[in-house]
Amino acid sequence: MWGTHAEDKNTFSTAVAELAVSSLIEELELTPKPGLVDKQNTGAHKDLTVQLMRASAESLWDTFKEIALISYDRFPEQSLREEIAAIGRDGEKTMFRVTGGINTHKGAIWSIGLLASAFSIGKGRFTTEEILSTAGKLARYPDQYCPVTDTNGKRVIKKFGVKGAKGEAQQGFPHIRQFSLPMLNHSRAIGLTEEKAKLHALLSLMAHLDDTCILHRGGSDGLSFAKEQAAIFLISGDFDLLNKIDEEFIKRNISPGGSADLLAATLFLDKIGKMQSFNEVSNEYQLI
Ligand SMILES: CC(C)(COP(=O)(O)OP(=O)(O)OC[C@H]1O[C@@H](n2cnc3c(N)ncnc32)[C@H](O[C@H]2O[C@H](COP(=O)(O)OP(=O)(O)OP(=O)(O)O)[C@@H](O)[C@H]2O)[C@@H]1O)[C@@H](O)C(=O)NCCC(=O)NCCS
Ligand SMILES: Nc1ncnc2[nH]cnc12
Repeated sequence: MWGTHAEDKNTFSTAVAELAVSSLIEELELTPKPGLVDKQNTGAHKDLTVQLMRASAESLWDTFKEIALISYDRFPEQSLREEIAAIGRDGEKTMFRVTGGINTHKGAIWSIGLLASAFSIGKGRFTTEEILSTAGKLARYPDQYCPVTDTNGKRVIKKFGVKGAKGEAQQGFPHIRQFSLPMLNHSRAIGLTEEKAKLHALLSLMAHLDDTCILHRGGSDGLSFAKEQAAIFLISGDFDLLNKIDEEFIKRNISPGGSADLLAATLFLDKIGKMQSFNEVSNEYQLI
C-alpha cells in the first residue's frame, strides 16, 4: 500500500535509521572482539564502556534519519554531498556530547552515513553493488566546508601513506566488497552460527585493512601484528583463539576501531539485502 511521496519518504527514512542504529548495536554486542568494546570487556579502551557505546549508537538515530530524508530520490551530486556532510558533522557533535568527547562512532557516521544516503537516493531499490558505488561517488565529491583540523586519521595517513576512512569510501568500500560481505555469506553457507559468521567477517577486515586507529596507537608494527593474528585465526578456524588475541591486543593497546565500523557497515548492507529478498518473495515492495 503506497502513501504520498512525503509519507513514503518519512517511513523509509525511519526504517533506515532503525537499520543503521541496530547495525551499530549488533557490532557492539558481538563477542569476543579482539581489542574492542564488547559484552565481555572494554578491549584496549580505558575510557569506554558498553553502556556508553550503546548510548552513542542510539544518539545517532536522528542523524541517519536526516541523511535518508535529505537524500531520498536525489542524485549523487556536490550539493547533496555538502548537505549530508553538514548532518554528519552535527552527528559527530552529538556523539561527542553523549560520550564526553570520546570518539566512539566517527568512522561509522561517515561510512554508514554515505551508504544510507546512497540507499535513499535509490529509494530502497538499489542493489548492494549500486549502494557501494553510489556511496563511493558521493565520497569523491570534495567537501569544501570540511574544517582544517588535525585528526589522528590525517596524521597517520600522512605518516604511513595509507588511504584511511576517506580513501576506503572513495573507492566504493573495497574491503566490504571483497572481504567482509563475502566472508559473512560464505560462513553462513558452511553452516556457522550468525555470531561466528560475523566474527569471521570482522577478522577478515582486520586481516586486510590499514586501520588508522591501530596505526595511531601501535604504528606499523601494531598493524602488522594485528593483520597477522587475524590471518592466523581465519586459517585455524579456532574461535578459542579470539580470547587470546584479545588479551594480546589489550597488552599492546591495539584497537581495530576502523574494522569495527566497517563491520557495522557490512551488517547494515546485509540487513538491507535480507529485507529486499523478503520483499521479492512476498512480491511487493515495502521497506518496513
Ligand atoms: C573522512 C572522515 C572519516 C574523517 O577522517 P579522518 O581520518 O581525518 O578522521 P579520524 O578522526 O581519524 O576518524 C576516522 C575514523 O574512521 C575509522 N577508520 C580508521 N581506519 C579506517 C579505514 N581504513 N577504513 C574505514 N574506517 C576507518 C576509525 O574509526 C574508529 O576508530 C575510532 C577511534 O579512533 P581515534 O579517534 O583515533 O581514537 P583512539 O584510538 O581512542 O585515540 P585517542 O585519540 O584516544 O588517542 C573508533 O571510535 C572508530 O569509530 C577512525 O577514527 C569523516 O569523519 C569526515 O570527513 N566527516 C565529515 C562529515 C561528512 O562528510 N560526512 C558525510 C557522510 S555522514
Ligand atoms: N566495539 C567497539 N569498540 C571500540 N571502538 C569501536 N568503534 C566502533 N566500534 C567499536
